[in-house]
Amino acid sequence: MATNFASIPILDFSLSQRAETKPQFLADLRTALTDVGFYYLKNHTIPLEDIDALVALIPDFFALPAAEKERVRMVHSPHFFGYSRFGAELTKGRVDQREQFDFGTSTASKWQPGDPEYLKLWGPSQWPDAALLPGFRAAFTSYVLRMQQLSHALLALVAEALQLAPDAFKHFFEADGNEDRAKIVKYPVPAPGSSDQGVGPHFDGGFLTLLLQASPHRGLQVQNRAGEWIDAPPVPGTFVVNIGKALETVTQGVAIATSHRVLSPEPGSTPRYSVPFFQMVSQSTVIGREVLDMPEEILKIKEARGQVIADSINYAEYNELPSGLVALIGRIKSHPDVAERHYPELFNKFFPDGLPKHGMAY
Ligand SMILES: O=C(O)CCC(=O)C(=O)O
Ligand SMILES: [Fe+2]
Repeated sequence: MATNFASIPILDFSLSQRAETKPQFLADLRTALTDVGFYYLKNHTIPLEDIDALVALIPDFFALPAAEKERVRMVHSPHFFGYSRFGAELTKGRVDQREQFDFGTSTASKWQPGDPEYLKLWGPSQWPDAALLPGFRAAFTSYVLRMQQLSHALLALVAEALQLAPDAFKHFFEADGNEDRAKIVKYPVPAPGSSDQGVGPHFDGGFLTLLLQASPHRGLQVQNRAGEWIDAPPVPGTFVVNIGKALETVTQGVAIATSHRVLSPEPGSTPRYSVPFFQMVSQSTVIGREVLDMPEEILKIKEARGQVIADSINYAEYNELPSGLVALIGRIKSHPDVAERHYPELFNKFFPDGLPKHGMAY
């Protein structure tokens, strides 16, 4: 096995659908999970013409009149769904140079008085007026539900690749259900001399992330164990799949979450677009208490691989806090303006000096 990856493997989903080719798929998946934490998935279940139709709608969303984007701003949503203006988001305290629209799989809220506050994360999305953006809501609602299905099919394959029962992860979604989240992101060309942090280095928090790179730009980079940034350029017809910290934790670090970042488009280029989908687990589950027994043979792969970059400070909370609270804390740190309005106590705890001064229009 390679001890340090220099490129991201491409896996062919159709091989997993035939008995004679499935073992090859599982072997390739095992290497991707244990050595890289990222892979491209080709020949997946989502028709490419549907993806093309969806991608065509993305610039139209960002071109909506300012008043309409304002109407669906995330600051109106205790679920952290909706539109975030350019420069409104932080990664580890630094401003990300991106504009985005967050949405999810649920159509109703769940929180009732007396429930833990983190259940407020679960709720409906805010959608732009259908008269201004015909087909947008239908296309992205259908997309997120299809991605949910695909993510569960992929998770069953992860279990098999790690020699666990195909339903080994099922209970992580059963305690109180789950709401998966997605977003549409625009990375504009930065003004001369300004930061090129599209999104800063980070780990994803949940189980699997399925990313659609929705324009031909490079910019996504993945960090290998030597600390080098490896390009993950768009490959037509694929999703990029990566492991989140929750899945890393429950597999005893066998499947690795890998740090990644996005660099802004080059000067003179055009905006980059992407659509990440985040598979979340039941909000009441304390991930650190649900670590799975892993087969000896699989643990040996982890030993042979050696040390991974373990900058997991943000996710140490997994050991004692419900996953919904970990997710809420992450959202609060990334979107302080939303937190100030909807979660004043937690806002004061994380931002005792008030809103960070980084030029965020509020
Ligand atoms: O836009 C991308 O390509 C990746 C975004 C990402 O890593 C994230 O939002 O977690
Ligand atoms: Fe990410």
